[in-house]
Amino acid sequence: MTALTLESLTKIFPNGTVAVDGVDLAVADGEVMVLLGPSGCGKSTLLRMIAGLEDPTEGLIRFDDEIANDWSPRQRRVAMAFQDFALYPHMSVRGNLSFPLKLAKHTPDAVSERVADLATALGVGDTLERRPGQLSGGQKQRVAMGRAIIREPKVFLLDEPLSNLDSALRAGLRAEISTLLRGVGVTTVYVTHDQTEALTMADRVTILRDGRVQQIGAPNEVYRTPATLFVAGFLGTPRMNLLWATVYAYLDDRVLLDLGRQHLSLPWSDPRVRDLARYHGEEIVVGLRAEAVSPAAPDTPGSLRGTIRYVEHLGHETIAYLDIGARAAGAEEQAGAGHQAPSEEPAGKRRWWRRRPEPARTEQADGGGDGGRHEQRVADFALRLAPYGTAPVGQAVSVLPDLSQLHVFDRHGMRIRTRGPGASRTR
Ligand SMILES: Nc1ncnc2c1ncn2[C@@H]1O[C@H](COP(=O)(O)OP(=O)(O)OP(=O)(O)O)[C@@H](O)[C@H]1O
Repeated sequence: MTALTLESLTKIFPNGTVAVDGVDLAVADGEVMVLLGPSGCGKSTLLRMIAGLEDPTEGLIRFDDEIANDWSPRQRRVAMAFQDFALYPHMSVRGNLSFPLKLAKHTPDAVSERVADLATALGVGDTLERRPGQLSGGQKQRVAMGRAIIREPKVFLLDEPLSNLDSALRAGLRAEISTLLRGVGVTTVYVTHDQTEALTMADRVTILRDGRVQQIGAPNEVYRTPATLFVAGFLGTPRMNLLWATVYAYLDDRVLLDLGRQHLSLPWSDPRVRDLARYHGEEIVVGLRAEAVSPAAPDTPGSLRGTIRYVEHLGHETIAYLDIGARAAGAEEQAGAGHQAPSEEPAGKRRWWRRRPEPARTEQADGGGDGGRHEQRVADFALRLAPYGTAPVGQAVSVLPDLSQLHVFDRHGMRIRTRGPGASRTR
């Protein structure tokens, strides 16, 4: 068992790309840590530095208490599995699984016992005599992971191991790998850009953006209390409704969050208003997930009115997107417009954010001529409806937000710490 610690780990490539930027991370013994983030955020580079395949520009890598920066990949005793299966095609499954143990000069009895145990755990016990060409994609990936893990590495590194599989196989394997990792108890760092994979498999998730850590936490913590606007928009489907609002504090009465045509109102008795009142006259971003809003009768107190712009039927539910006259926030955050946005990304991996059926409309906003905003994207406000509910485009609807589930971020995209409902525990 090994704990892994990264201290101020940085990688600057010779061409000047800052791929990893001062990452501090502690992975406990036996913990499954998932690195999650959009394409180009530095996940693979971080993993390769842990493996010893890439030298850090700065910072320390510790295995337990020992500094491992100068250790060779072999000395680190890490095992890696990638998205391509990389099995020996001329060897049977048994041969593939046995190979690392034979190299390590284990006795034949020990080899066959370990191979049989692991093959059963991986659900490939009945394929031991087959060649890789006679296996399904899922079976190949299980064998590839088995071959990586069979020598009981100190640290197990997985780089998008499921991304080449179709979605049904991925879902099945997710659960199996998760069980396997916990069964063997090896400290694991798992890279993915798939949030479902991250949230279902991780003990903790590290969310990266532009080489920097945005948040580290248990899956429910990062989902319920996103530390930044980026994390809020990155996690969850449909994406969290993120809207610009101007704060108006009316002493001893309420705080009003002005969305443009409508507003949200928090009474003075709400413990959050003291923290929000400090932003009087300023713009902040408010966030409401689709599960925090429900359809309401017209003119219900506290409700927002909107018209349906478009509808997505997803089978188990229908998502209606409303125009409530508010301005969308966070889109530029999600597009990765940071200090070092990558210029090129691999085809097919780039657009992890939701595609819109038509270009978002823009409208003139206040502040023209004085350095203020000129054009702002109109927010598509997501609302969950019953499966195949009738929701004609253009129909007027009212929605009631559950303000106990309101998220608030400052202009710089950092969560505003508030007391009371939704109280944050940020970095
Ligand atoms: N050898 C290299 N030389 C220069 N830049 C590199 C090199 N390898 C990676 N990069 C850049 O470093 C950044 C991080 O790349 P990395 O592969 O770690 O990202 P990632 O999060 O794993 O992306 P993906 O999910 O697409 O695999 C990117 O901007 C990438 O273009």
